[in-house]
Amino acid sequence: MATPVVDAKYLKEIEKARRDLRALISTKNCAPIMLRLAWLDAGTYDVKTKTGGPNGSIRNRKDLSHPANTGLKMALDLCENVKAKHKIITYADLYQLAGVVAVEVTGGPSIDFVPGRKDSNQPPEEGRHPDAKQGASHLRNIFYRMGLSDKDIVALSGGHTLGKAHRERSGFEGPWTEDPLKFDNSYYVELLKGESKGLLKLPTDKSLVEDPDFRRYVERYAEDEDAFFEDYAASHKKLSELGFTPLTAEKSNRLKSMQNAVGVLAAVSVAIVVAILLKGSYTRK
Ligand code: HEM
Repeated sequence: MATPVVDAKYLKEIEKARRDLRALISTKNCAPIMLRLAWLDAGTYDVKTKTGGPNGSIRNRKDLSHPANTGLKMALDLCENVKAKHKIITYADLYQLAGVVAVEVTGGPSIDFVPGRKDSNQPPEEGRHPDAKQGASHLRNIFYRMGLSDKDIVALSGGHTLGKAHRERSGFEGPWTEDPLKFDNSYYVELLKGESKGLLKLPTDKSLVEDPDFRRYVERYAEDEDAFFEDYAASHKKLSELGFTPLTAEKSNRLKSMQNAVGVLAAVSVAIVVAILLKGSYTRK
């Protein structure tokens, strides 16, 4: 599918969609599932083959039915309401914008958002999705494949400060923190406390305190929320831009002129063909 042309009109639509998403996410209390949607659309990237990544392909039925994505249909449907009002915005941009807004409206850091992602309908290869039943080496396999680091793994896992697991979706149950609609550093505080009644720790979460290289970040973020917010915002931006090179205004304008030129060329070709056909029909009379 075509790369969107990020001109003044597109940017204006992004700002309008951002406002709509803020209102939607606050009224429906759906920040957690919007963040999960943004993560799972982006988290299929493979840095070697430069495939997958934040490209909207999660809306493809095959990818959506992957066990790691169970429950996300609800988030896609909510985004569809926003898409209907801002048709020129790609799904890929919309899902990532929803993730950024989800963090912001729940009290988390502001994350820089650059639009221009291209949509794809191609589901990712099997084996790209995360499995919560595994440990540190699985986390590294998944995140290193995307070109991300240990610091990114621990900072991004802080996304579990929001929301909860649902038995019918993942087999796990419960929130990670006491206030699952507030984005803060309590996920790390709870990790260091160990088991707490009513709170969840997935095997992948537990591995963050068991692995010494991960643990030093957990300790830093539990102690210093500002440090967490700073690293989280940087890692989230990286995740949301995997495989995506933002177009400069100049390149975007050139692309727009090219697309316009192709449109004009197509119209001229049709006109020529029609003229030839008409001429043929007159000369035969
Ligand atoms: C390999 C790493 C990860 C694994 C294995 C994992 C696994 C899971 C699982 C099993 C659930 C529960 C789903 C349900 O039952 O509803 C969940 C929920 C969630 N995940 Fe993750 N996750 C990972 C990384 C991340 C990252 C990087 C983010 C965001 C940056 C994130 C954000 C969320 C959120 C916000 C929820 C709550 C959704 C809700 O309340 O509906 N996860 N995750």
